[in-house]
Amino acid sequence: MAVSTVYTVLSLNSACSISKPNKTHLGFNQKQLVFFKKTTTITTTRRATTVITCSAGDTVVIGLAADSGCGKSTFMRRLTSVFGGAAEPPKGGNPDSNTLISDTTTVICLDDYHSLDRTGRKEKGVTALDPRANNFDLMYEQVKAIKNGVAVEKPIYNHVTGLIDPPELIKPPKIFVIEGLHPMYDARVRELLDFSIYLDISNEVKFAWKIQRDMAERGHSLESIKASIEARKPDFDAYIDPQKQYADAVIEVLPTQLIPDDNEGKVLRVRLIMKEGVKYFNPVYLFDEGSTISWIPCGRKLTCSYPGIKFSYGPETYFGHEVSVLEMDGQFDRLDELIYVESHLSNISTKFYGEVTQQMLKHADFPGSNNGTGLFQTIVGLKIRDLYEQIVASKTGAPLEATKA
Ligand SMILES: Nc1ncnc2c1ncn2[C@@H]1O[C@H](COP(=O)(O)OP(=O)(O)OP(=O)(O)O)[C@@H](O)[C@H]1O
Ligand SMILES: O=C(CO)[C@H](O)[C@H](O)COP(=O)(O)O
Repeated sequence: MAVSTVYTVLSLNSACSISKPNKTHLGFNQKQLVFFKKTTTITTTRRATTVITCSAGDTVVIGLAADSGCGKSTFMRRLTSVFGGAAEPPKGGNPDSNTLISDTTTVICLDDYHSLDRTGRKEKGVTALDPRANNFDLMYEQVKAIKNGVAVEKPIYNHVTGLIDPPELIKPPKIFVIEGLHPMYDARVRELLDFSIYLDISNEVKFAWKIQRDMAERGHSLESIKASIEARKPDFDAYIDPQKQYADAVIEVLPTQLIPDDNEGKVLRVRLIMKEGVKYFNPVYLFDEGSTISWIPCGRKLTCSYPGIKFSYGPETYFGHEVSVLEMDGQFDRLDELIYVESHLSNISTKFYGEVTQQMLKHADFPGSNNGTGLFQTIVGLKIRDLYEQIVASKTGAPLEATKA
């Protein structure tokens, strides 16, 4: 006897084919909800077994968490560049869309899941960082749908008006990046991520960057910048910062240790913290995997002016996890000489000698291109490409094109 289970269907996308009986007998409402695995067996009272085969579910999902103004957009530009092609807002859509689409990647901003608009937050006295101002149920349903190859109608939070605009259609890409305040906050969303990154910008540096952007470029006063950072801090500490414990890679940005008592925030010490044991992710290393290394590369092959450059590498523990940490303190004088540093790094997932240097030179005008922020963002971009290629190869059984390093 057939089991009487009611399944509902949100979207039978083109990647799914119905083996039997024919489509007309399915009797599901397109707007109802179920997400198919590769092969879903549906048993209904009306008919015998119906098998739906989907090639859906090949989207790789990447989470990028950071506070506002901490370099997410810059990182995304570096990442999409690794895959080639330009990332643009959806064509013919809302001009205030926060989404960026390229051939390979779709980057959505999780601000689009704000459940309270600017006025609503003001009335309720909550910040956008507060989970109560965000719709995690919808975020989970939609990220899950995309991962399973099903297009969604995602809301848009309009940063110009502060209102929630009518939704935009997001189709499943090869790589789906969810960037914003809370990609790893909700355990259900976290589970959907194939790889996660946290940009951990120390307060001193965040303040220096905010001043640079909001004071120099947006005309805000020093007092208002200080006040805005202070107002966000309790919720940042409560809801955003704790996500770093879940990240597979953390890029930590700190003031330099090369200049005693530096408070300018111009020279940076940047640490790339890479979790061990993450599937499809082999941490980068310097000279000798697992050893503890300190390296000052300034000399015949690398030009360094004051205060110089210092690299460190070694194993550490981070929130109870074993990690490898690669650190760069200082900044490059000549980007073309970066090839010297690149040639001493291993597991960087390049496809040809000098690819990191080439990427850095290509975007020399991006913030952080002369220091560890740009270098490590570029390397993480290459690692994501590698991870994506490994996941695809594991699904199709196709041999992987070899990476050089
Ligand atoms: N690596 C860096 N080095 C120096 N300054 C940086 C760096 N990354 C970002 N900034 C500064 O921070 C500003 C914000 O960067 P970006 O737009 O990438 O951040 P964001 O997290 O996407 O911001 P928002 O969420 O507010 O849109 C830049 O205009 C620049 O002033
Ligand atoms: O933390 C933020 C993430 O970008 C913003 O402050 C939040 O999205 C609210 O935006 P707005 O200030 O434009 O209303």
